Amino acid sequence: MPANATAPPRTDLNEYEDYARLGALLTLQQPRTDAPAELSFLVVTQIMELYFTLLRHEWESARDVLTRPGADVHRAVRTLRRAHGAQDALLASWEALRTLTPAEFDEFRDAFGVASGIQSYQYRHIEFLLGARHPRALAVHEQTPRIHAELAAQAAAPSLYDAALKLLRGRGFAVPEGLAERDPRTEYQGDDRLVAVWRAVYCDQPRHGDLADLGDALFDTAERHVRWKQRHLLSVWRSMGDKPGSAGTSGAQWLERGVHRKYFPDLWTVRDQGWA
Ligand code: HEM
Ligand SMILES: N[C@@H](CC(=O)c1ccccc1NC=O)C(=O)O
Repeated sequence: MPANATAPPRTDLNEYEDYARLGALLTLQQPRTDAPAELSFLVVTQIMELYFTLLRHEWESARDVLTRPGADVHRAVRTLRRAHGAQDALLASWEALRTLTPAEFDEFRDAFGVASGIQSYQYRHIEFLLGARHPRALAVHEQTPRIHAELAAQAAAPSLYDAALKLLRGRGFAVPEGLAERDPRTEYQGDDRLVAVWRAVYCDQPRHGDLADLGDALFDTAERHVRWKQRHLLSVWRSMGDKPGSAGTSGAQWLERGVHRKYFPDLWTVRDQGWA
């Protein structure tokens, strides 16, 4: 330090702690029991919620980029690819729960009562961005009007795929206006005309390479999400077998119905026949 410099003022906070807001963050890991495995369950839940925050941010940003006139498709694809890294890390987070036995889980399961991941509004928002719009998703939040209202607004906003439909129409593909301007509150079920559009994109990649990249990035996003759901189901089978869930569902059997879902259905259907 130069002789004439004054020493920095003494403070309780170092710069790293300040930037990462550790003062707030590290007060939040408070298990409700003394069960040794509860901290891992709580921390993994919090970590996953943080990744949900990140995915919401990236996917909303990709969607908004795609919706702008003269969309920078490359930028949206880069954003989706960055989010793939977050999805991979989110998936790997299940590893920290891989040894949780039913006996260990039972030691703290009563402590959270009817709390359940089904109430995760960030997860629901993510599903909305992926195009899932099941009315039951909102019904879970009827007792909590603040959450219900926020989710209802998100359920009325376009999904990533809605943005892609608009983009494809803007680029001159035969996307019917009724699809490009559809009401986002209803679930898009897939449409043969869009399957034909994606086939045209994939068949002429020298001309439509950016759109083919977008199709691949969206497919990879969907596939990673399905893998998260599959790992969740395996964790449920491992840690609680086929007992009913804390939210009152049948548990693993209820979750099993959702793990085969094909988000962005046209991108899966176009694979039935493939392309040259
Ligand atoms: C071993 C650990 C876990 C078990 C045994 C478990 C169990 C369950 C069960 C049985 C359900 C069905 C709903 C119910 O009746 O409660 C459920 C739903 C759900 N869980 Fe978990 N869970 C575990 C960990 C996690 C973690 C770490 C997360 C991440 C935040 C999570 C997020 C969710 C979500 C989002 C749902 C709703 C899924 C949907 O609506 O399709 N779960 N969980
Ligand atoms: N549905 C789980 C519990 C559960 O998922 C949960 C409960 C409280 C806090 C976090 C949870 N898990 C994932 O979010 C169960 O039936 O035990």
